[in-house]
Amino acid sequence: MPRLILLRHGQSQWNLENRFTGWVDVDLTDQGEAEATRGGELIARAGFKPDVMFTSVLNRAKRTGAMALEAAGLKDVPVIEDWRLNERHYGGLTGLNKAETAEKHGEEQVKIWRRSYDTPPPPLAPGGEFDFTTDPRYAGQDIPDTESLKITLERVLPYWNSAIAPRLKAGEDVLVTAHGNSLRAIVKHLFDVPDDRIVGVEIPTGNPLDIELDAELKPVSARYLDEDRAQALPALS
Ligand SMILES: O=C(O)[C@@H](CO)OP(=O)(O)O
Repeated sequence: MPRLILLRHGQSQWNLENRFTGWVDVDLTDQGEAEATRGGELIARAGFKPDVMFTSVLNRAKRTGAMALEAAGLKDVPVIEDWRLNERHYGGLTGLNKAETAEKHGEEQVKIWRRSYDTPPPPLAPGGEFDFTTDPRYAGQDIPDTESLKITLERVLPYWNSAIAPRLKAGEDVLVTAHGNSLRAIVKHLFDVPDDRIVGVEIPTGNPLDIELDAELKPVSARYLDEDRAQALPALS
């Protein structure tokens, strides 16, 4: 049975500072690095040896994956990067403090921007501090200027279907290191979570989510390897 581990990056500087991050390339904090290493140790203890690791192009995910593989004694695992595993693009909220934004626009509005399935934040104005259109990592790509979770899923899923699912269907084991919302999109797809229920799914930083899949890539079992930092998972259908 193919085995998939989803690993959200360890705590980032802007997780710590409570800022909307999205595509900004902030690094891990010391705690985030420790979470990545511990994630790798738990992966080794669980006997997981991935054939391939997929990661977003953002450093916090790449570094988490590299540190986890190193801690697991799996430094030689091939790594494939793709921007379609990036965090959800936070549009015009990018860089703002979440608490200050709630004071300005109200808790309810911020909750809608953060966790509603299909209401995107306002778009990112071009030419500002966080203009990703000139970043060479996205050259030639039609990149968004804001994303809801739905829009995130619509760019994660084609990548899942074309690049990741075929490896699992071929019987390989796969590690994906990515972000709170790109991983929520994958979880929504795999566990068939209804649009109005995905709001309740939170993925902790640096805690490997170990999923056994059947031949059709339906989850047969799922558990967080660090039980003390686990969050509720959607029911298996
Ligand atoms: O800021 C972000 O990019 C994400 C992940 O840290 O935050 P949220 O919890 O609002 O999805």
